[in-house]
Amino acid sequence: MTKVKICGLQEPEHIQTAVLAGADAIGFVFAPSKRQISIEKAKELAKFVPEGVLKIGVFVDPTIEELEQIVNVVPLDYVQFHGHETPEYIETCQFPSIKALAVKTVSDVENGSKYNTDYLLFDAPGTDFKGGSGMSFDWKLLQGHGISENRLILAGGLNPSNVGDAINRVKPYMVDVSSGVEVNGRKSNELIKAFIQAVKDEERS
Ligand SMILES: O=C(O)c1ccccc1N[C@@H]1O[C@H](COP(=O)(O)O)[C@@H](O)[C@H]1O
Repeated sequence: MTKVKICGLQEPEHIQTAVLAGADAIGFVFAPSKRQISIEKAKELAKFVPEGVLKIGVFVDPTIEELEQIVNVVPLDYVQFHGHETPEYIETCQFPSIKALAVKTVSDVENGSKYNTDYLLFDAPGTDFKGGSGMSFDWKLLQGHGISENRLILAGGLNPSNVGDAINRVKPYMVDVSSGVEVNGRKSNELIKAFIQAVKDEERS
């Protein structure tokens, strides 16, 4: 089944809802964002994430020292990069990683081949911040560019109504959502459940 990451969680109840509904990964945002949390807060929230559910930290251009501290203290399973991190930087960081690429054109997708990373995440270009904008991009740009489906994470403007179609067209390894499971800027238990159910429904169809 397509894996699901629910990102930008800030409250224990939303983590519990996501875990009970079957989320495979929980995202904590350390990048500048309206969803940004401190290392102390992430450490507290991490206690609500059971073994077997991945904890993924979202960053924009962190120093290696910052990264090491956060990964070890929270602790995190993966680091997700949304900034200008170079292929060399990602090789140096030595943590399991996800490189996010903002897709405007085919060359943004092709750029992915430069990175020695565990997963490539394709997202819409951010607006105020480097991600989490709730905007989508043209999924057709992902077709025919040789990205292995088992390395591809799809993000950007996903929600319970469009995620089934997205899975059907792109066949990603994982889908990642933040804005699409929020109401008035706060995570919604109902939307988190609806999103995960929509992924399961698509698998059965
Ligand atoms: O969620 C954020 O606030 C965020 C901030 C900075 C960089 C990345 C961020 N989140 C990631 O953005 C995408 C798309 O989110 P959305 O569903 O369109 O809101 C996703 O990969 C989040 O992990």
